[in-house]
Amino acid sequence: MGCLFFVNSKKVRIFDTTLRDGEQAPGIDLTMEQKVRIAKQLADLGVDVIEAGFPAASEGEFEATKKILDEVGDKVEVIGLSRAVKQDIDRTIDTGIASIHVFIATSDIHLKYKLKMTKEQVLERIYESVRYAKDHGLIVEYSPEDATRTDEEFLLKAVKTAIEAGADRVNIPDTVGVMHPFKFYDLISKVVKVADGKIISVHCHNDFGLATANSIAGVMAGARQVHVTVNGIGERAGNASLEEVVMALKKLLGYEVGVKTYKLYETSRLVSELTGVPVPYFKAIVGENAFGHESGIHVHGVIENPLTYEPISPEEVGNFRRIALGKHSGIHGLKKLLSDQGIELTDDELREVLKEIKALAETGHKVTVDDAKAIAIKVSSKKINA
Ligand SMILES: CC(=O)SCCNC(=O)CCNC(=O)[C@H](O)C(C)(C)COP(=O)(O)OP(=O)(O)OC[C@H]1O[C@@H](n2cnc3c(N)ncnc32)[C@H](O)[C@@H]1OP(=O)(O)O
Ligand SMILES: CC(C)C(=O)C(=O)O
Repeated sequence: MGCLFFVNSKKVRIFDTTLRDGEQAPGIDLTMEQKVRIAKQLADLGVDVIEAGFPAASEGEFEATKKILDEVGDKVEVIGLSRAVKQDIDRTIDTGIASIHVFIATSDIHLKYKLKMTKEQVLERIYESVRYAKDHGLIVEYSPEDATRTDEEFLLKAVKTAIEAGADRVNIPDTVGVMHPFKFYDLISKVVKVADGKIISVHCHNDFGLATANSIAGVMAGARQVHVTVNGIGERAGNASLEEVVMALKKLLGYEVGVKTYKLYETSRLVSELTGVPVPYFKAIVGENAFGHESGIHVHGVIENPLTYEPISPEEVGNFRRIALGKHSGIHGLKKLLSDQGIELTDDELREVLKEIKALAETGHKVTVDDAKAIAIKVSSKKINA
């Protein structure tokens, strides 16, 4: 089934940073083997770019980047993050990688308290670093860290400087997640205007729960690449979630993305298992309850036509429909569940079974299909013995 609404469909690149920004989250330290397993899954999923890590950070990061490059570099663009310092760029080049993601902050607060650099010095550093990487034959993506808290005029200067230096793409990070969709749309529109046709990317954090919405707004404003992580893992409240961004772009806005969406659920589970970070029950697209139904009116609708209460099919993302029994159940759902177990009851018997199920659920008991079967057999045999 195609897009739910028609909009101009254009290709949007999916830049996965699960193995870099995702792994930066406190408590997530993946082994090389684990990183390679996830990288293979991401390549199989069909993302356009895998940010493998930060090669200058440690020996392990360096080796893991190299290993990922060996394993999937022929299928997908593998990129490494680097500060705008020669030693980091050299270390990244030493991995044999073809793409580098160079970043340096542009906001007043980062210049004053972290970098202790002037705006002029930062502009110089942007030019030097991007130029140096380009002179070594790399594809270069530049990020003005903390872009969304940067003085707009200076941000546009930084973007233009990177492009003058030869940057192939410019990524606009909402580093501490302070954007809302309308404001981000306006900002990205201005950046696209000065980008001289280069791809503009967006990298959104979820501090106010707006990372996915802001990412979509960025694409609507002209960005054609989105940084995402599986399950939305990442610094603090995380990043824009790959599964949410991909499905929203495809199904709500009609953009083309190369991701095999039916592999989203399995990818989510793999990352959850290896990082040890559980997927929230109510998580959009890949949560256990994303296609779960109990209330009678919903179950009845879903039985007749799943589109009554499911905007997309679970199969489209590799997830599963779950019909549960409880205090909110209705007769249509109960009839279907029992019929699937080979038990056919009259409406009166079904009503009696349903009444007992609701009473059982009211005690706090999680009602199972086996409970329903036992009650149904009791009710039907009572009638037979009557
Ligand atoms: C928004 C983000 O996610 S940014 C990416 C964050 N990721 C990481 O930090 C990856 C893991 N980091 C590391 O392993 C280490 O921080 C390293 C190897 C990068 C640097 O380690 P250290 O030398 O111990 O420095 P430390 O991390 O304490 O401080 C960062 C230094 O880099 C400088 N710096 C930070 N960002 C940048 C940048 N983009 N370009 C240039 N210099 C930078 C800081 O000003 C500070 O410089 P100083 O040492 O001269 O004061
Ligand atoms: C390095 C950049 C892109 C980043 O992770 C951020 O600013 O959030």
